[in-house]
Amino acid sequence: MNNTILVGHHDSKRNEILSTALTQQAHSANYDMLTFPITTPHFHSRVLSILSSAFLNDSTAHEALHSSNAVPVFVEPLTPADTQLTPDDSISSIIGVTSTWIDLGSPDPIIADVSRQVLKLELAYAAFCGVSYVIIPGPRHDASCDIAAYARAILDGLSQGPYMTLYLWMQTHPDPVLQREQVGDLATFARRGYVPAAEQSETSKAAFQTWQAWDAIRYICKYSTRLCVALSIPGTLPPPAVVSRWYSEPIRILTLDGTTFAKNAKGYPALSVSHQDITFKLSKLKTQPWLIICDATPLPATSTTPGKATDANYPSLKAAQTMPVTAHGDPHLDYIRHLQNKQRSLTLMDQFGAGYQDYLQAPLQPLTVNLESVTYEVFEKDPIKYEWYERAVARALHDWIEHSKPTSNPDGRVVVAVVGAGRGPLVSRALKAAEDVGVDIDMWALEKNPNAFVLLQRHNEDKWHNQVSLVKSDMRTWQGPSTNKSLSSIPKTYNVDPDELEQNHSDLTKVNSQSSSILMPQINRYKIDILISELLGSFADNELSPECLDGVQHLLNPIHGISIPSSYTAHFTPVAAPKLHSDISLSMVHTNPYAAEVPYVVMLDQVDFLSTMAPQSQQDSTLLSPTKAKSFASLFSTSSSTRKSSSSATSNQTSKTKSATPPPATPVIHTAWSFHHPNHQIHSLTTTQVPTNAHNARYCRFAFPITNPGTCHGLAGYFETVLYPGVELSTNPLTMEDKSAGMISWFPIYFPFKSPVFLAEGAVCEVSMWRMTDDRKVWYEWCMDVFMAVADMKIKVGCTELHSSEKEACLM
Ligand SMILES: C[S@@+](CC[C@H](N)C(=O)[O-])C[C@H]1O[C@@H](n2cnc3c(N)ncnc32)[C@H](O)[C@@H]1O
Repeated sequence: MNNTILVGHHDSKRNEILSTALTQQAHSANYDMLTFPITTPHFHSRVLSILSSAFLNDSTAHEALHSSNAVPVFVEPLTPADTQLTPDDSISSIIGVTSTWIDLGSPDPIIADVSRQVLKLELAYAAFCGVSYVIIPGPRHDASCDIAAYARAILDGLSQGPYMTLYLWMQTHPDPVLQREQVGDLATFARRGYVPAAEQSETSKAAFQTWQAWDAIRYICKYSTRLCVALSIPGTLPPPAVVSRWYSEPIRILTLDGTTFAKNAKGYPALSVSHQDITFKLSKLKTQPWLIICDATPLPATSTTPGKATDANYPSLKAAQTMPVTAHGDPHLDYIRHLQNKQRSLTLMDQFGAGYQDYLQAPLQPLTVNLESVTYEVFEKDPIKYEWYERAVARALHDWIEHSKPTSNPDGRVVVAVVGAGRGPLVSRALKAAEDVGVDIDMWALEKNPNAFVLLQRHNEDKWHNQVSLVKSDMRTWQGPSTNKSLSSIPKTYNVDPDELEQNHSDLTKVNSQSSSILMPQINRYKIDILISELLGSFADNELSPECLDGVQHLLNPIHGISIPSSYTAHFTPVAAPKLHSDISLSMVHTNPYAAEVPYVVMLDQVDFLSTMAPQSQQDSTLLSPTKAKSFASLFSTSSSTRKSSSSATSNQTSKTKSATPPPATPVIHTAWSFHHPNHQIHSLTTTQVPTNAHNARYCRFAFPITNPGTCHGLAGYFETVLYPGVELSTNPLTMEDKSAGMISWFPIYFPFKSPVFLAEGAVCEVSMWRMTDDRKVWYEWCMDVFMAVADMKIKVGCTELHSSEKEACLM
C-alpha cells in the first residue's frame, strides 16, 4: 500500500458523550477516526412509543392496512435529548452512523415510513452539524425487504446534505453471524399481514443477494458519486466471484468485526491469510478505503487532559493520512498496522499505472495528431515491447540468411525500414539486432511528425553514425528507398547456391525496375525487405495501422518482403464497470455529447468480468457450473470457442494457486477479428490506386454465457499481435502473462453502453461489433442482446441500443 491506511474505531454500544476529549482518546489510541451514532437511545425509545401508540390505535392501523400511501405516524423533530452531536471540533474526526434499528425496506408501510422519517431527521441534523461522512445500515437480507422503498429513502437521504457522503453498510453476502437482531428493531414490529412467508432462496442466488440489493439501490439513486459502500468482511468469506464483484464497486470503507479476527498461537488477534488477501487487495484501490474495526477492543481511557483542539491533536481525516504511525497497544489495531508494514512493494505495472486506474482517456490518433515528446517518452519506458521487436527483427534477419533470400538493395544489404519511427527506439533496436545477427542492413526511418523528425536527425548524427536514411513523409505517399547508384550490380546473398544466384538476381531486377521506371532519371528506387511499424492501438487496429500499412505495402518486396508485425487481432468481453459508467454518464457527457458512444483507453481496475469459466478446482456447487453454462450457450447459434488460449489460462491459474485466496474465474474473451500484413488481397497498389477501404471493414457477433447475476456497463477490449512467428505481444488477460508479461505500453480499451443492462444468472448475451469505414474515416459500432433459455426456447430479455462512434471517428 502506498499510503498509510486510515483506521477507525466502531463500538455499536457507544454511550460516551461526543466531545473533543473522546476524539482525542481515539487519536491517542492511534485511531484516525471513530464512528458515532447520530441519535441517542432516548430517540429510539421515543420512536418506539410513537409506534406502539399508533398500533394501539386501531383506526390508524386499519387505515394503513388499507392504504399504503397514508402517513399515519408522525415522528416529531429531534430534541436535545435525542442527539449528542453538536457542531464543534470533534465533528471532523467522526463518521456518523444512522440508527441500526430502523427498517427502510419493511413490508409494513408504517414501519417503512417511520424508518424513512427517522433517517431523514438524522441525516438532516448530521448535515447541519457538518458531518461529512455517514454510514447507513444496508437493507435487511430477507425476501420481504422492499429494496425499491429502501432505495427511495436513500435517494431522499442524499438530498438532505449536498456535501455529505453516504456509505451503505453492506455485507459481502448474507452472513447470519453479522445479522444480529437488536432489542427494539422496528423490523420485529412489522404486522403479520404484511410479512410474506419466508422464502428459501437458493444459495447461489444468496451469494449475490447483497450485491444485487446494492446494484438496485444505486441504480435508483442514479449512480450518485456521494453514495458509496462500507463493506463488512465476514468471518466466512464468500465465493471468489462475489469478492471480485464487490471489488468493482465504490468501496470507501471496509469494516472488520471483532469476531472476524481469530487468535494466533500467542493469543493475539490475527486474520486468516484469505482475509488478509482480501483486505489488502481492497485497500490497494485507487481511492483507498478506510478500515473500521468494529466491536473489538474498547477505546482505552486516556490520561491526556482535553485541551484546546489543534491541528496536531485533532487532525482532519485527510491530514491523518500523512501522519506517522506508532504502535499503541490496542491489539487489533496494532495487528492491522503490522500487516500494513508487511505489504509487498508495488509491481512495475502498479508503479507505472499509479493514478491512471479507471481514468478514461481518448485514444491517441497519431495519424492525424502529432504526438508530444513526453508521449513517446512514456512508450519508451516499456521494458518488453522494444525488447520483443528487437527479437523479432533478429529472427527475421536470421531467417533471411537461412533461407538465402536476395536483398532488395543491389549492394547486398537487407533493406530495413521503420515507418512511423517516432523518436527512433525501433531504429536503434533494428540496428542492434543486425549487429548481433551479423547482417549488413540498409536502414531507413520514416516519420511524418516534423517535431519527432528533428530528434531522428539528431540521433542519426549522435547515435547512429549517419547510417540511417531519414525520410520525413506520410508513409502512404512515400515512394520508397532510393539510390543514385545503378541497380544493375549483382546483389549480395547469403548462404546461396551459386546456381540460384543468377535466378534471384533476375527476379530482383524485375521487381526493382517496376518501381524505378516511373521515377526521376537519376534516382533509382528499390524495395523494402523488412518493414517495421508500431501503429497499434489498444484494440489493435484503432490507430489505423491497417490503413497506413496498406498505403506503404506497395514498397515491400512482393516476393520475400516481411512486415513486423505480421498480424494482429482484437478481443473483447462484457464487463461491469460502475465507476466508468458514472464518470461518463454523470460528468463527461456534459462536455462531450458523444461521450457515451466513444471508446476509451483506460487502465481497467475496478471492473468485473461478467462472462467467466470457473476453474474446476474452485467450482462452487452453489454456482451454475460452467458445463451447464456451456450447454446452454450451445443453444445460441453465434457462440463459438469460449476461450482464446486454454493453455495460457491454465498457466495463469497454476501460478495463482500459491495464494491463499482461490484464483478468480477465467474470463471468456472472444477474438473479434484479425489483420495480416502484407495483405495479399490488395496487390501492390498505391493508396491512390486502392479504390476503397472496404476490405478493412469487419463484423463479428459472439455469445457470452453469464454464470452469475451482474450489470453490464460496456465491453473491455484487448489486442494480441504476432510481430514475427514466435514473438508475440498481448494485452489479453488470458495470454498476456505467456506472451509479453510485464508489458506496460497499452492499457485496455473500453466501449461503453449508454444504459447499464442487467444480466441474470444463466443468461447469454450476444454482442455485435463492427469496424466501419467510408474511405475517409474509421469508426466502431456495438450493441448487445440478452437471452434466456425458457423451455429450450431462446427468449430475448434485454438489449442495448446500437452505439456508434462515427461522430468521433478516426480520420484516415
Ligand atoms: C505509436 S507511435 C510509435 C513510435 C515509435 N515507433 C515507438 O515505437 O516508440 C506511431 C508513430 O507513427 C507515426 N505515424 C502514424 N501514422 C503515420 C503515417 N501515416 N506516416 C508516417 N508516420 C506515421 C506517428 O507520428 C508516431 O510517431
